[in-house]
Amino acid sequence: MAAAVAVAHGRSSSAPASIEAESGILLPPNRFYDEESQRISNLIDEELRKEQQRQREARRKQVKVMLLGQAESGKSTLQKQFQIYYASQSLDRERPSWKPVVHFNIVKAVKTMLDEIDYEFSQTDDPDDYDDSDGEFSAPGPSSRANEITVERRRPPPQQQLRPTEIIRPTAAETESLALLRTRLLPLVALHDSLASELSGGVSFSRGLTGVFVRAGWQGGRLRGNGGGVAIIVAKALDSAREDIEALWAHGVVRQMMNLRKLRLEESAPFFLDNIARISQPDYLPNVDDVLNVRLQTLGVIEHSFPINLGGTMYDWRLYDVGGARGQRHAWVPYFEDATAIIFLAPISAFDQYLDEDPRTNRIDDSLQLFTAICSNKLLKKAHLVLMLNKTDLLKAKLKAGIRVQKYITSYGNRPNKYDDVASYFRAHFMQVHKRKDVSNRSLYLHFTSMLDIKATQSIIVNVGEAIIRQHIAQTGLT
Ligand SMILES: Nc1nc2c(ncn2[C@@H]2O[C@H](COP(=O)(O)OP(=O)(O)OP(=O)(O)O)[C@@H](O)[C@H]2O)c(=O)[nH]1
Ligand SMILES: [Mg+2]
Repeated sequence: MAAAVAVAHGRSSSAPASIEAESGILLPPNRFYDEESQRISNLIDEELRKEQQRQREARRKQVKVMLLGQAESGKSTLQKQFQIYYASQSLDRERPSWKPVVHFNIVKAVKTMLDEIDYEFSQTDDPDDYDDSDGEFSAPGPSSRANEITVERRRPPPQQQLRPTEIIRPTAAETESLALLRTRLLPLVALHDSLASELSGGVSFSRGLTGVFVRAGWQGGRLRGNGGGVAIIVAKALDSAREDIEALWAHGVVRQMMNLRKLRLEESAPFFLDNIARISQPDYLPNVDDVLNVRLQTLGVIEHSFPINLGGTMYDWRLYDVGGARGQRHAWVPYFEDATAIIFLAPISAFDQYLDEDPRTNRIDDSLQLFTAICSNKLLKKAHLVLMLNKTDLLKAKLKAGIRVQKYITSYGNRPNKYDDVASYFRAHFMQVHKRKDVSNRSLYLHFTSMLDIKATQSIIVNVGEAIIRQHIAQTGLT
């Protein structure tokens, strides 16, 4: 008891003049107490030293990897691929939470189809009716920056945009069947906003954020199972609407609009609509492909942790998945100084797309600007740099469908509109940015990826993971 009092009064080697016992009486200095207090003091110092050592070791075994890139570049999809490889059980446990999110993806697709059909047939065929003053192609003239890519920003004149044969003229029967489908699907579509709000946990929407977005830990929240009240109503509504959704998706007018690229659905919408019969079943549980295809915007920075074993040593692998929209990027900076590695994702299929948050900026152009900022950021100078040119499957599909790169990226010129040429062209531009702007002459590890392809992505993940850990070992001297 007395020793405890002595320790509490300081671990000094000089003997106290007197020691106050718990009872409040004063005891004379005692040699036994001095030695005992010194011994305990030494033990505590030793423990502190060991604890500090343990913390240092843990920090050295901690590998912090940031996933960066614009919105929809595939960061969260890559995070899910890491989870499939290193923590498949946790993804399995989360599957029920994804059900209302998959359902939301379908409700949104149905709403978009009906809205765009409305828009399409409320337009006249008169070219003068096109508004050139606003919208995604509106800023006239090309842009040219460090990345030296030139993008087409002007909306093509309507007569070039739509050849006469491309004007859709539905038959009376088609118009009638569409009107009927619309009436029958309205109750489902009416649930869109309340489901979005329920899934987003009541967070209000801000510029650049549309649809549903999530913060850290949402899978463990109240959406576990069938979700909240609205999610249950939506599941029932989907079950009843299955045939109408199938009919709408297969409708001649929708097919024509898809072929003519007049229907701007989210990229994963066709996958979910093709699978509506399975997904609308009452006992539906999302599978791994469903989870990978889901579109859910990330808000802020979400940390995911997996233990990774390399050569018998366990590493604490921390992935930071960030929101990529412009309004979200300021939140990345506090994580930079500690980052072991950056995996930068650039969707190279996006040459014909523009930012949701700034419809004047071509997505490839934005990716190149963002990559320039990352390469030249001094806070990141020690971070290992990996570049993933993603969505190669979609790039192939667009080129196969005859979409010309030159129409959107004027500097592409007359090069062949073939996958190998286009992929090399974009790779050269990203490598050029790295060569010119990198703060510390780092190596750049570059991969072409198609993030929905589990087999191909898993082998890349293993390579990238090992390369990052090995470089970390080299830097920290850890063995
Ligand atoms: N076809 C195809 N789709 C992909 C690929 N990578 C991602 N996607 C899809 O693209 C959509 C957007 O992917 P996310 O991973 O949510 O994008 P993100 O970068 O996390 O976006 P934010 O969270 O908004 O910053 C999802 O529907 C994915 O399924 C790919 O390589 N090919
Ligand atoms: Mg995300």
